[in-house]
Amino acid sequence: MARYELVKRSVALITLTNPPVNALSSAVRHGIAKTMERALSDPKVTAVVICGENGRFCGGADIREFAGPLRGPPLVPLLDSIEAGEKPVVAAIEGVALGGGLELALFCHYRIAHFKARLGLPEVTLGILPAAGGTQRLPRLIGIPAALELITTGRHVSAQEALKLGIVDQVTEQNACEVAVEFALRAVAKPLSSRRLSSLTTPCPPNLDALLEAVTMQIQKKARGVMAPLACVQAVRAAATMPYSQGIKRESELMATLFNSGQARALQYCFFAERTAGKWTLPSGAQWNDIKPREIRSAAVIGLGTMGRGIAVSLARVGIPVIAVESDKKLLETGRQMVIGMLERDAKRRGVSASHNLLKFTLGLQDLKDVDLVIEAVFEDMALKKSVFRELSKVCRPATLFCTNTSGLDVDALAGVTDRPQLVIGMHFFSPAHVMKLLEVVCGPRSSSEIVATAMSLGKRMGKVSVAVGNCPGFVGNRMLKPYSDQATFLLEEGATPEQIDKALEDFGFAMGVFRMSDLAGLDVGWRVRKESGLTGPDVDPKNPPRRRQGRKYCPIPDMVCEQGRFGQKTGRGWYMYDKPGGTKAKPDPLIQNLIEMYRNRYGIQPRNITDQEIIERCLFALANEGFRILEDGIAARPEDIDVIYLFGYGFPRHRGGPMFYASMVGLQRVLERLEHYHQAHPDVPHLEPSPLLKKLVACGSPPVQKWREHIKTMHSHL
Ligand SMILES: CC/C=C/CC(=O)SCCNC(=O)CCNC(=O)[C@H](O)C(C)(C)COP(=O)(O)OP(=O)(O)OC[C@H]1O[C@@H](n2cnc3c(N)ncnc32)[C@H](O)[C@@H]1OP(=O)(O)O
Repeated sequence: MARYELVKRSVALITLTNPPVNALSSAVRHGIAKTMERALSDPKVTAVVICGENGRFCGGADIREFAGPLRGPPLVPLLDSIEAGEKPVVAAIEGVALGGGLELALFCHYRIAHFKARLGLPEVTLGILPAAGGTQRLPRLIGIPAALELITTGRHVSAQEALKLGIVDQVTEQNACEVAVEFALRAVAKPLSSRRLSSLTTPCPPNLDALLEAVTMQIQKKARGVMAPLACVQAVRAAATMPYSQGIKRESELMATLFNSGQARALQYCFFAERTAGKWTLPSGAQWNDIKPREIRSAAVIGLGTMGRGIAVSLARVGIPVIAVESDKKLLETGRQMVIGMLERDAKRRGVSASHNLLKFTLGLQDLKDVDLVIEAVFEDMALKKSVFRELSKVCRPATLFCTNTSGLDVDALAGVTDRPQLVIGMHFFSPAHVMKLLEVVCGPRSSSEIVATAMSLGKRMGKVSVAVGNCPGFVGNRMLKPYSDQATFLLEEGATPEQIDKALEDFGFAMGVFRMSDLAGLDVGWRVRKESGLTGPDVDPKNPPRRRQGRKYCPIPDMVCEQGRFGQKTGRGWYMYDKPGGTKAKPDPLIQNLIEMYRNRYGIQPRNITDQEIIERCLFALANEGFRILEDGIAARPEDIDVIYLFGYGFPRHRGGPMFYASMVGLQRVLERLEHYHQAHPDVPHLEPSPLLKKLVACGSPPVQKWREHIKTMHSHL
């Protein structure tokens, strides 16, 4: 786990060998202890270089080991011996030095980085803090403001920025290990006292308290209820106000509180869930690591509305030539200007030049005859989409892959009108498509493994977190959204206000409550879907009892809001009022309150006091309950996939892990009991009836989320 060699006759070269990222597992820590002891005690050795195998220095602690008891030597005393030694130790940083990896480098006397290396202390993203001296040593090296920013955000920096900040001593374009060996030889005769960070005083800004206060407020505003960044601020304060030995003690006390917290478990779960989600499997046995994706050299996007524009930008900025199609000249010109503007702003932000030359705009589908892949992003209307796909079958070469960006329509029905159903798949982007990281790859029953592999790989190339899901109305994300938002509107009827519900959800950690999110997305979209599915509008059978549709409870308040032309932010009015159409600052609107009161009076509903706990339980347990049904139906393969969809597509708070992980943290037994309770009170709301899978898991002793799959795998799969 750590290889020892003598190079240049007097330099001990210690190589960490734990692929793929040389994480500091207990075996690696043992390896470092043994090899360092050998280097420090061998009189032939005058200097030491530490590097990592396969061009990666070290990705930090082995996160998998966090779930069990600590084994192997603790890192800090081990690293103390490195720093205290009289032989210069140089870290040769290639690839990454992250978390414990950077902390290891900070115990070395010198650091050489390859120009492509990335460095950082991302512990905060895992719900912990850099507790191998990172919070005490980095401020001593680069000062409080810069260290505070890096430690509280977990941001990675490039080698060049690390040099500017003073984290590394040299950046090289050559082999960092060879450069470090030469550097170590030159350092042999030099005094080491100033290189021992623990002996330095932290350079302190005069306005320390104000700075820490400002950062604390910023964190509380941005990451409501998240513990780790606040603990990081306290640890950095200790670096500024305490001697090193006491600071280290404070660091470890703060770490102890964080380490066993539910937030740390949730964030570490998210880290692995995100990586698991890319590993798709189909019922045929085909899977992510044995099917070769097709190379996509050109693409087309049909429809330059909000979604189409974002998709075109996402493709062009990763170097894929795009032909963008619109149906009339005016729309094409507007789309063209918008796409170019977006591409330019994006390029400016990333400090690169905009790839205009990759874009072509046209009115004719016949221009798509040679493209490798088409993404249809026209209006959400089945008849229109079918006609587009029929046309495409006529003009495109037989090998062209067809994708639809529908947010919930039947992908297989679209495949059925083409001459190549096996080459049709859903690529459901989220708005704005060039910003949002989630991509649902919707596999129809006839989608070939090759097109699944290609869509997943294209998603990755575009920087998306792609999740393969099955084909059903709303797929995973939007299907689950329905019971969640239905509960919110039922709560309105019963006595809550939009702002009360939103506040409860935002206090829970959502970026936006359900009503503010609907205002942002546009209320007319859901209204149109409800009209098309016969839930509202002139086609509704007048014999329907009020507040019931299709045999279940129905709340028409969202329709009443739309009937007044209130479509959300874009019209300046929705569940809230805004200062102007397109405005973003939401204010409660007395007209909405009146509308709800009139509605309650009409139906004789006596409003009652609703607690935040009821809001959270009804909205989130209904959400997770639908997740269990989705798992039963085989629409998602794993609970991790559902959680990743909610984290990246719906603003679910990461420190809660996602709806399925949250349910497991609350306790499946408790979720079941509360659903039973609410279902008894609302028997006409089927979404509150506990799903069979939830009952089954409770009957099996509520296994941890990672084990649910064992209880699902015999079930039918649509993936
Ligand atoms: C000992 C003192 C305590 C210190 C605290 C810490 O150090 S906490 C850990 C801090 N480090 C991190 O947060 C880094 C986490 N890793 C990454 O950000 C990325 O993996 C990477 C290093 C930037 C590499 O990214 P890349 O996209 O190239 O690969 P993947 O992310 O797909 O990872 C490949 C596989 O490696 C697993 N893995 C990565 N890092 C760790 C880790 N620190 N511990 C355990 N496992 C790790 C990852 O899960 C992938 O595994 P697969 O099985 O292949 O999915």
